[in-house]
Amino acid sequence: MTQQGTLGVAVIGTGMMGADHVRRINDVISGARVAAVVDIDEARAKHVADGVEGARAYTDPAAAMAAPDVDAVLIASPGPAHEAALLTAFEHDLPVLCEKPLTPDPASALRVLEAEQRLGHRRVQVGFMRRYDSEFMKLKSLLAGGELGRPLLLHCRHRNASVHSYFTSDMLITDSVVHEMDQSRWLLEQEITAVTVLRPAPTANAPEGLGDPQLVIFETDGGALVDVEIFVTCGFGYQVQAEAVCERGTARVGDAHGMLINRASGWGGEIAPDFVARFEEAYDREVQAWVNATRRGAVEGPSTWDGYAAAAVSEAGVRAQTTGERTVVEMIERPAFYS
Ligand SMILES: NC(=O)C1=CN([C@@H]2O[C@H](COP(=O)(O)OP(=O)(O)OC[C@H]3O[C@@H](n4cnc5c(N)ncnc54)[C@H](O)[C@@H]3O)[C@@H](O)[C@H]2O)C=CC1
Ligand SMILES: O=C1[C@@H](O)[C@H](O)[C@@H](O)[C@H](O)[C@H]1O
Repeated sequence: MTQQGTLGVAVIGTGMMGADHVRRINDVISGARVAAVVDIDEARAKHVADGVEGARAYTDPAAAMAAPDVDAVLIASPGPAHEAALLTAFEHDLPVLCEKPLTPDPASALRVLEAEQRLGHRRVQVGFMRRYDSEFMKLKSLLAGGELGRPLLLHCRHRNASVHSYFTSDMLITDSVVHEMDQSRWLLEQEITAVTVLRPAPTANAPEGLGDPQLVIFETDGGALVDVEIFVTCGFGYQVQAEAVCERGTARVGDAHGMLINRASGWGGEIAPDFVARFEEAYDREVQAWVNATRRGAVEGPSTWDGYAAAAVSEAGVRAQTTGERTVVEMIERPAFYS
C-alpha cells in the first residue's frame, strides 16, 4: 500500500467484467488504484492498461502478483481459470475479490478451501454481488426480521438477452444459476440439499447445443423449495426477479428496476440490457466494501465456503441436467474456520 494507504490492485481478466471493474476502481470507488491489468490476450491487456494512469499490462497473472506495488487481486477471468489465480494469490498472501463462480466444480473449490485454511486466515471475498444490491438487501432484512413468517417458496427468474459464444449448457448452471444458489442460501439461511432440472424444447434462438431455457428446482434442509427459470438467450434484455412466499405474506424484488413511462403509445417500464447496467450500484458497493475491509485488514462478504457450497450445488445441477433426475447435493461438513 502507498503511504496514503491506497490499495494497489491487479485486475486479472479484462473482458466484460474485468474492464468494468478497472473503470470502477479508477473512476468510481475510493481507496484503491489499478496497479496492473492482466489478460492472456496481450492486446486487450495493453488496451485497458493504456486507459489507466500508472497501470502496467501483463499476460501472466503470477508476474503481476509478484510486483511490489500489487497489494490485492481482483479475479475476473473465466471460472475455470480462477483456481490457479487464487492459489497464486495465496502464495503471495494477497487479499482477493474473486468473481463468481469461485470455481465451477467442487473438487477445485475444495482445493482452494484447503489452501486458504493452510494460510491460516481468510483471504477471499467471492463476487456474489446480489448480496450488495439494494433491492435484495431489503428482501434479506425483511425475511430476517421475521415479519412475514417462515419462507416456504422462492420463485426466481434469471434472463439474459444473450451470452458469450463460448457458453455451454453446463454454464447455465455453473455460471448463471450459481447466483440463485448463493442468493437462496443467503436469503433463506439454509443449505441446498437436492437439485432437479426440467428442460422444455429449447428456443430456436439459442445456438446449436445450448439447452435454453431450463427450470431448476432446489430443495433445502429447512424444507423450502426454490424454482429458477434460467433463460440466457431471451433476446429482449436482462431480468433478475425473486419472490419469497412466506407464511404470512409474499415479497418480490426485481420487477420495476428502472423507469416507468406513461405516453401516448401506452404504459410501461424499461428493461436493463445486461448485468453491467442492472447491477451497477451493487458492483460499486461490493468492490468498495472489499477495498474498505482489505484496508482495515479484514475479510468480509461471501466467503470461500460460500463459493464451495455453490460449486457443490452446481455439480448436482449439472448431473441433474444430464440425467433428468432429482440429484442429492454432496458437501463436506462446514469447517470451523468458516463458522
Ligand atoms: N457478478 C456478475 O454479475 C458477473 C460475473 N461474471 C464473471 O466474471 C468473470 C469474467 O466474465 P466475463 O468478463 O463475462 O468474461 P469475458 O470472456 O468477457 O472476459 C474474460 C477475459 O479473461 C481473459 N482470460 C482468460 N483466461 C485468462 C487467464 N488465465 N488469465 C488472465 N486472463 C484470462 C480473456 O482473454 C478475456 O479477456 C467470470 O468468472 C464470470 O462468471 C461475468 C458477468 C457478470
Ligand atoms: O454472472 C453473470 C454471468 O457470468 C452469467 O453468465 C449471466 O447469466 C449472469 O446473469 C451474470 O450476472
